[in-house]
Amino acid sequence: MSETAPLPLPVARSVASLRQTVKDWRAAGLRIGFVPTMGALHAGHLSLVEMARARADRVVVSIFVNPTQFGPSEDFGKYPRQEAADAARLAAFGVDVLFAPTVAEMYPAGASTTVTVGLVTDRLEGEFRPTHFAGVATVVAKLLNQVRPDVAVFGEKDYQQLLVVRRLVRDLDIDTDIVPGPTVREADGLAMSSRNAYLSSEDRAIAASLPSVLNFAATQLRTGADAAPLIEAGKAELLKAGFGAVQYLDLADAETLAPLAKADRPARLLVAALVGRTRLIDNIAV
Ligand SMILES: Nc1ncnc2c1ncn2[C@@H]1O[C@H](COP(=O)(O)OP(=O)(O)OP(=O)(O)O)[C@@H](O)[C@H]1O
Ligand SMILES: CC(C)(CO)[C@@H](O)C(=O)[O-]
Ligand code: BAL
Repeated sequence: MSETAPLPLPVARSVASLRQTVKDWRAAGLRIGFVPTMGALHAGHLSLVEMARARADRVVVSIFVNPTQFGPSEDFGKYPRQEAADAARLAAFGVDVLFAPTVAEMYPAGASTTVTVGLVTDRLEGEFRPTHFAGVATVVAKLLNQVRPDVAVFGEKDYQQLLVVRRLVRDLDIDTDIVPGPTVREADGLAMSSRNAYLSSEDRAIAASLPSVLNFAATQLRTGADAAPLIEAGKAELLKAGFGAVQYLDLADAETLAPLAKADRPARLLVAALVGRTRLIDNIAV
């Protein structure tokens, strides 16, 4: 199918047409589920769609590569865009409407409001992508206002983002249940991600060490081991495997993301590392 062929499911390009559709559903007493994405869909996204479908009568998926969450030297320009293929997969998964606005529709001239979430954004992704979460929080606040879903599903692969969205919804009294979706992985454990498409076959082989290192360290941490030596060993292992840099490998409180010396409460082990020019993130419950 070419990019210009009609898409196999209803597509809303404007906030007004999306709102009309959703308004009709709401008037009919239907429950609405929502899965926001940046497209280049894989089985991880589709698992979120299935979760939304199980919790709602109608499902909206958005595809919007949000410029405001990319830093100036990041990959906004080359981020994969494949709307026709994505639409075919969403139609096959029973999605009721695709919301695919343009940048001008989402950020019309004069738009000047930014949503910033404190505390949980301070470290980890917030340190290495300092403008990222303001972009995410702003666009997620807009999307939730546009769709007004009863339930929205966000992946645990972007664990800090999930916590940011939960905080945003609580702090702004947004009437949507935020449901976490477990990370879907490739056969060798690598977390599915649209950015995996950037990996050469050599980098792809190196990337497989990321989940192995997380799993090994998490197993030790669950026995009460100190985090510091495991983190140093894990970083060394990733560099030995061929990663060019490890931005962080960190044990954090599962709710606040405050650093932990031991997993003496619900905790998360989170990592960001560069293989070639590709930045990968992953995390695991401890
Ligand atoms: N492997 C996965 N399993 C479950 N959910 C996922 C997975 N990968 C992404 N998601 C979730 O899908 C939603 C949309 O994410 P996004 O479109 O950025 O995909 P992505 O594959 O994470 O892309 P990127 O490579 O940009 O990080 C987010 O809630 C994200 O957490
Ligand atoms: C939540 C999101 C769609 C906001 O642009 C994005 O950060 C993503 O795909 O995870
Ligand atoms: N999946 C998170 C979106 C981003 O990296 O910008």
